[in-house]
Amino acid sequence: MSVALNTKHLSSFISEEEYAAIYPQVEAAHKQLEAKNGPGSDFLGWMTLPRDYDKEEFARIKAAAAKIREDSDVLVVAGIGGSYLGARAVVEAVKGMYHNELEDGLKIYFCGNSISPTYLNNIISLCKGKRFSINVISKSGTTTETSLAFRVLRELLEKEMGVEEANKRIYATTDRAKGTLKQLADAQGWPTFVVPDDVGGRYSVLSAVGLLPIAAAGIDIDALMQGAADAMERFSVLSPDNDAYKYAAIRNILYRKGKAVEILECYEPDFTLMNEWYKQLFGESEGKDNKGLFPASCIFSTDLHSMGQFIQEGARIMFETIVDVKKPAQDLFIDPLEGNFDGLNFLANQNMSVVNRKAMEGTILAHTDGGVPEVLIEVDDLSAYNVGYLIYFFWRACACSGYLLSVNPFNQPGVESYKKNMFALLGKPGYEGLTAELEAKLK
Ligand SMILES: O=P(O)(O)OC[C@H]1O[C@](O)(CO)[C@@H](O)[C@@H]1O
Repeated sequence: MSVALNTKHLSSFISEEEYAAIYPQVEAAHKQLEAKNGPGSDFLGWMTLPRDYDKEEFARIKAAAAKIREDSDVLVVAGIGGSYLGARAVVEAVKGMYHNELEDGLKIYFCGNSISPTYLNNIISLCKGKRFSINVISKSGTTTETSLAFRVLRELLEKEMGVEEANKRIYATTDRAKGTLKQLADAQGWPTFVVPDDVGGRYSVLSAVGLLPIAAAGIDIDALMQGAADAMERFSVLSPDNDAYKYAAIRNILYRKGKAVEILECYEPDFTLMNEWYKQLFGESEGKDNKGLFPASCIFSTDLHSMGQFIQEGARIMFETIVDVKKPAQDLFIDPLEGNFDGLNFLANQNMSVVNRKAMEGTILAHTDGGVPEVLIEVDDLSAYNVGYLIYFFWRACACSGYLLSVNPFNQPGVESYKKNMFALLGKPGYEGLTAELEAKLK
């Protein structure tokens, strides 16, 4: 099985009775999802997306990706949140975080994910003088971070290549019919791709939102979708053995016992952006109505040297979910050193992955002794197929977990508050009433 939940370290934290007690709630959550009658049921398009995706658009995505790889040195992807994280997460998990530095051919950079002028200036420097294309991604078509970065980069593209050529190098992924970006794209004749109406941003990585940058990176998107489709078949079935539902149940059992923080961990640095993707998925889905598990993340053993002390002995508020990648993309044999000057010959004559695994096993035992519940999600490797599989596993788990928490896992009303204040402070028309009040608070 390419993804499997391993609960063997949980026996002192969760009893069989507790699993049995929460199961009727899992059953109810499953029925709500399948009947599409729970909160947020307008946004359940992800449930069957790996099977029911638009095949004609999928072919257009592949053709656009091939064109970009052919006519560009750089693809700059502008987007934020769900319109950013999934694409970058898959690209880095499958190809490695240094793919731009290590491979010839197309470089992929992401922007529009902050309002930092330093960051955007660096992206401009990476594009200047190069044959570049832009994929602007925004479901709403109005997100400030994305729109601002896109405005600047489009101007650069038009200046460097002329308006006509620029229009052939801008790819817009947005709503099917509405929004500023869609209007602009139609007016300029840019190729457009669709964020389906019934798929929310954090569930959109397997739509054109993620697929175009992922395909442009040279990743096999058929394999990615097949992994997700196979996971869909497996995790859409109600059963105590459904690992996605069991993981959702574990999260809620632990949450109800005061474990309000989940730390997603991996011993592969290439998983860093997958951690970020998971944080948006679960954070936006569950953090509402004064409830929710706080999704945190670590890369180990790196963060054992920063967060390890807290996890071992600090406030007992967390549990750890370890994504255990069984086979690294590459291994390294450790040769013995004559004289053993660094004292490391006890590590020699084996692959470095063995050392990494022992670090993981030792840490799990230490943290369990420290009172931290440990959940394992085992994945064979970070191939496109298995990453697709893992994505669907987390989707299904998140939806179920949100219903177990009695929240609407498919909205994000809280995100508007910062936007409202920022617009008022910047003097955006329509927000005048709030400006003076906020400025007085800042004095
Ligand atoms: O695709 P859009 O509309 O630019 O939104 C980007 C992100 O912003 C949010 O709407 C939050 O502001 C996320 O839910 C979403 O993923």
